[in-house]
Amino acid sequence: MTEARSNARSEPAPTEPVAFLKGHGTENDFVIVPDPDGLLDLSPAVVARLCDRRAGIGGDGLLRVVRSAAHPEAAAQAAEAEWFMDYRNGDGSVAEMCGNGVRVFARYLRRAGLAGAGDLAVATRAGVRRVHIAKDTEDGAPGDVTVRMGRAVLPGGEVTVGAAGRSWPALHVSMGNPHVVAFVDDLDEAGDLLRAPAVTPAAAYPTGTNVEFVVDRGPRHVALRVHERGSGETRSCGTGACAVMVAAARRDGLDPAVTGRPVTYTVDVPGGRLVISEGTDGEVEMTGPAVILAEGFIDPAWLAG
Ligand SMILES: N[C@@H](CCC[C@H](N)C(=O)O)C(=O)O
Repeated sequence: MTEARSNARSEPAPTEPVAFLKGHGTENDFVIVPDPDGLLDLSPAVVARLCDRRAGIGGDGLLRVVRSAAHPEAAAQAAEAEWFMDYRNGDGSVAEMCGNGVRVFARYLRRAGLAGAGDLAVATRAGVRRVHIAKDTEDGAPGDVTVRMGRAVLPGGEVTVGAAGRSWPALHVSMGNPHVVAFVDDLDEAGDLLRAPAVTPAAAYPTGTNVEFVVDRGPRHVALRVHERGSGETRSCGTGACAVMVAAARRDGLDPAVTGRPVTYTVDVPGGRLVISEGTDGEVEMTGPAVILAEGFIDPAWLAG
């Protein structure tokens, strides 16, 4: 797993309540912590406590909202993107990118008045991601969010995934963070996914990997289950769904760079549906919902505890 880091500066523990929000994208859920000036010391242990579903707020991960200029890992992106998504997994570890998270992050920026009308840019550890928020629907539901997710990288090589006493050949796909995609006959074959599937060769994933199990649902329509590095099985993974879309397209003999035609797949996840396209330039675009459902304050004594 990516080495866990907290904010580089050591700040005194807050004495005032700390604002948070709760959101999700296709039921991949996040604690959102606005920290514009990067003053909070969100150590891995604190993040894990906040994401704890019994003793904390609960979430698959945490999105800290920091001004890019205020964060050493994002300062170089500040000219392009004012805000940095400091994403952490539920166990407190750092990851390069979170596809569902970036949609929720953009929804937060717009809702908080931190981003104006029109498309916006979000800095991430995997680079700047451009986001379009569709207008609310006629019945007042928030419009879907589309993210330009960058290009998938398929390094090749033989990979095997093992779970529940079975094993499958798999494909390594990087979406800025690592994914291993295995096509199976039935999603139940992966078992309870209470533990991370075994991936061989393990040495190819020194910081761990996310693993997706995939079945076909129809033409250009697949469904997945995912075991996320640092979070366990989740109801959705945006980068994972993009990795799956590209793996399915290659398996189906579709490569927009070769055919000259973009390709679109519907990707069902346990928590909903994502629509994902790959363009002739290799850019992967993901569209899906982003919901903010609650906000409140964290007791500073609990945070310090
Ligand atoms: N759920 C996210 C991915 C979060 C990071 C992942 N667990 C990792 O460690 O790479 C998504 O929606 O992409």
